[in-house]
Amino acid sequence: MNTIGFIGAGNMGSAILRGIAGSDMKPEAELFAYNPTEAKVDALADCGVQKCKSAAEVVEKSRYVFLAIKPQKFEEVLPQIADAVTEQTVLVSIAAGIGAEFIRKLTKPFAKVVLAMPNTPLLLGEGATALAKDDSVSDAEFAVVRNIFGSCGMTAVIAPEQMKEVIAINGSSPAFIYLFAKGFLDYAAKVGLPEQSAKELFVQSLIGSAKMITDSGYSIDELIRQVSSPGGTTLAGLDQLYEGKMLDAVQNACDSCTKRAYELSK
Ligand SMILES: NC(=O)C1=CN([C@@H]2O[C@H](COP(=O)(O)OP(=O)(O)OC[C@H]3O[C@@H](n4cnc5c(N)ncnc54)[C@H](O)[C@@H]3O)[C@@H](O)[C@H]2O)C=CC1
Ligand SMILES: O=C(O)[C@@H]1CCC=N1
Repeated sequence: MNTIGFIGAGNMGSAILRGIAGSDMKPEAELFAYNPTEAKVDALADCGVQKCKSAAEVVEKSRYVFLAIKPQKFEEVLPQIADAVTEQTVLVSIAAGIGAEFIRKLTKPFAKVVLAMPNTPLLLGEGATALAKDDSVSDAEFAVVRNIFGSCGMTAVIAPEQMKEVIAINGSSPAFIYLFAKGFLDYAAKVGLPEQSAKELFVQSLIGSAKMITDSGYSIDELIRQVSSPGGTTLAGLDQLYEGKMLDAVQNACDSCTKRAYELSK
């Protein structure tokens, strides 16, 4: 039985807990959580999450401890758990910008740390989580953490020094994609298309396009070419996107995302 605890049960902590609870990992896991707003943990009772009275209690009861709090809270919370961290504890940080050395500095010099960058689709078992293995954790411990995220989506292992750059790609990108989707649905509303049908048609286009990228074997440039009939509608639309510098806007969004991660970095 793996004991898995959460310090913070907000958007992401709850999403991972619900992901674990809905996966085949649940029978082998005992789940704990602490959040100062107790109602957030109470709302997870249906997932079998046991409520703790403090962050330190989560660490005392759990081998794998997820730090699912805002980066700005680490300086306040880590000293509160330091005494409870043992050679067995594996601290899993999902916070943007936070590094392993900083966590050790505020807990124990020997603390085992895994850095992870998940995303909210994990709630539906469709997550994408980047993980970095720190030398402090064994292969077996890292495999357990990877398995937890893997129970609710795909995972990829990257170098610890790339954990800030990856945020734009999977951590924040869902918001960018939702905004893109909003543009289409706003257009559908403007021209009077039925809301539900437009939503279903666009969302399936999003899913289908994603599958074409992963499964068709064609490059993205070739996939764009396949849709773009000479003198047709797509090229007319693409002209506008190029003129509006959509690719530059995306690069700028990713750059700003990374820059912010460095600002939050500790
Ligand atoms: N929301 C997202 O899509 C993603 C978020 N993250 C990371 O996850 C972390 C949490 O983000 P969200 O869940 O979005 O924020 P959130 O604000 O929804 O959740 C944070 C939770 O921590 C709780 N909290 C505050 N002080 C606490 C304390 N002393 N002890 C325990 N809990 C405390 C808050 O009440 C709140 O429920 C952040 O570090 C963020 O960088 C990472 C990937 C994606
Ligand atoms: O916005 C944030 O800072 C967090 C990290 C990635 C997604 N949400």
